[in-house]
Amino acid sequence: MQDLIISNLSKTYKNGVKALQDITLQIPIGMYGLLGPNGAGKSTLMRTIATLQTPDFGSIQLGGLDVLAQPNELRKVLGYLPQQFGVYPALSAELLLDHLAVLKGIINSKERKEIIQALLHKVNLYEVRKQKLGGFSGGMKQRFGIAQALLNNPKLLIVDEPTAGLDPVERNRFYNLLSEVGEQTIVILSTHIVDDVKELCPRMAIINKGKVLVQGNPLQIMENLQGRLYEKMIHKNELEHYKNEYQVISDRLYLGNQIVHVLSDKHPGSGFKLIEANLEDVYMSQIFNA
Ligand SMILES: Nc1ncnc2c1ncn2[C@@H]1O[C@H](COP(=O)(O)OP(=O)(O)OP(=O)(O)O)[C@@H](O)[C@H]1O
Repeated sequence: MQDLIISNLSKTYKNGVKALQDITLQIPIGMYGLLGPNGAGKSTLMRTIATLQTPDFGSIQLGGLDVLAQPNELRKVLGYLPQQFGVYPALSAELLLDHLAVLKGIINSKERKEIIQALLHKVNLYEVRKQKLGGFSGGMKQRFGIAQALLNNPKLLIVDEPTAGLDPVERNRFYNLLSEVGEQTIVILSTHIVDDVKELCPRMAIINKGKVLVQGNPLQIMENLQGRLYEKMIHKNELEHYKNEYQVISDRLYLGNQIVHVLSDKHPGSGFKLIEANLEDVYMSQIFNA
């Protein structure tokens, strides 16, 4: 299967917000992390790829498919889990999957049953398949969301901030499931949780204000900051001064003091120690410089 190729995608909403500004990305099979702060344009990009809205300019290709010109063809090979995914609370998981499968065109009942049983096992909901969705936990609902997105065995799976509100155990379980899907499928995962991308995605992009700030392999991207990142513990009253004097890319409270990370080509002075950059630093430095 070929990559998803997004070229020069732009979108300005009627209120003048430039949600996408000349976005160009190449996304291969596997997990692809789309990182960005609130309002960066992640959902707009995902909805555009999912053919739920149209851009002003640009193109999207999936293999030989011109996605914008052939939205119905794309939908046949697309799985989508939107940020807000509602379920019918009175229906059981099995029954709702059955309805959704019919809507997706799986009309042969034997085939439908087989697909649904296999998916319920895959997302670990087989034991609770007869229970009403209204009683499901957040994590169970999200796993149900993935099951419905996989009904048509998609080539492209889009999941928009899927782990909001999940506890660490459920988040882990959910990501294991996504990684498994990512072995054969293009999986685009949007999130603002930097660690999720670092651990799961061999490729990623950081976007902000509708623009791609950086893209590539997380380890290689982190490499670019090595030898230029320094840390110092300061008194919290000193923060303003350090922000004026140095390129402070992040600051956090630590036991009543403040720890700052500073980007500098040469040693910034006493008390600073050189540290290894992590993806959070990359993210903060990109957002800082944007
Ligand atoms: N239908 C719309 N009409 C006007 N402006 C919009 C619309 N949808 C989104 N926007 C604006 O476009 C920008 C990008 O929004 P988008 O929802 O794509 O960002 P996001 O990265 O998904 O954010 P979040 O992480 O908060 O979900 C924001 O400034 C948002 O307010």
